[in-house]
Amino acid sequence: VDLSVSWLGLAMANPLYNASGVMCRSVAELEQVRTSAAGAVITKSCTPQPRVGNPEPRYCATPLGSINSMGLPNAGYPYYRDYARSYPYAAGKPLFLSLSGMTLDENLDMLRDLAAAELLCLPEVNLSCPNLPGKPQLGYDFQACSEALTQITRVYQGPFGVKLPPYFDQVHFAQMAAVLNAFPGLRFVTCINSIGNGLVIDVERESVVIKPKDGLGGLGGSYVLPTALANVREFYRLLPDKHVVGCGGINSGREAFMHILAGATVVQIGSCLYEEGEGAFARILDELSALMVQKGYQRLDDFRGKLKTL
Ligand SMILES: O=C(O)c1[nH]c(=O)[nH]c(=O)c1Cl
Repeated sequence: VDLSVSWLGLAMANPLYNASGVMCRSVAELEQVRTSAAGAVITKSCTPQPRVGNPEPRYCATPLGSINSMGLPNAGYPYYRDYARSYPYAAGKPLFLSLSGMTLDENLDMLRDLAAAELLCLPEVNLSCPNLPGKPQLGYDFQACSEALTQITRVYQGPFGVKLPPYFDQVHFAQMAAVLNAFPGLRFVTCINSIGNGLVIDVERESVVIKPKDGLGGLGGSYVLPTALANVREFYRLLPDKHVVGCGGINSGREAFMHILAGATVVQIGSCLYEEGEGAFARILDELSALMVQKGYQRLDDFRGKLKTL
């Protein structure tokens, strides 16, 4: 079967890569993804200056997924920009740069520099970090998103994308889509970021499992799959001129198939990659291929976006 994807002027051998935040904070980790079976690489969301992030424990895996309140620990924008400078694009795996400034100005500063650097990597602007105490998720403030995107498209004229939080209301889907459709330069949306502010409890210890925010953190893994699929399908319908990147709950070829059936062009893995390591890429791709063979599909376009309704 042919797992290749052609989008945004990029050619990918397969649709699978890491979700920002997982196996992507250091060059060593980024190289682990790049030299794995993954079809692309994305960096950890960064701020202009390095950040230590929240106190530990700040990540915990559970049988159904994960909870994290990392607090945006990262090596700082220059570190990732320099990686993007020396990145071997000709090897055929695109590089995405995730940006998550603490303020709009921080995002504009990073994007201004990125525009001037004329690199081949593509920005994914994070509108949805749920773990910065006192900071609301920009993605839930439609007016603020519209203003931010207006200024972003002024300083960055190239193709870019945004990482969205999950939405849970059809009016919110429509309102956010109306904001996003006003920006032709915005070429993709990544749905979804973790479901913010969940609480995991350890019965034996009668305690929360992560330190920040008295235990509140973003949920990932199987917990979020139906929400992720809903966001992929709704934005696939509402943003006809843009791509949707699926993220959330992909543990096997079956969930990757679901995301693409719902309309995803490419898909990212987070919790599963964190727990299993880079071997997850080859395993999931093999499972997806086997499923396609079983169903008689030759390529991803044979079923992408063709989820049936009743
Ligand atoms: O706490 C984090 O670093 C974090 N954790 C998430 O689950 N999503 C994000 O976008 C970020 Cl920035």
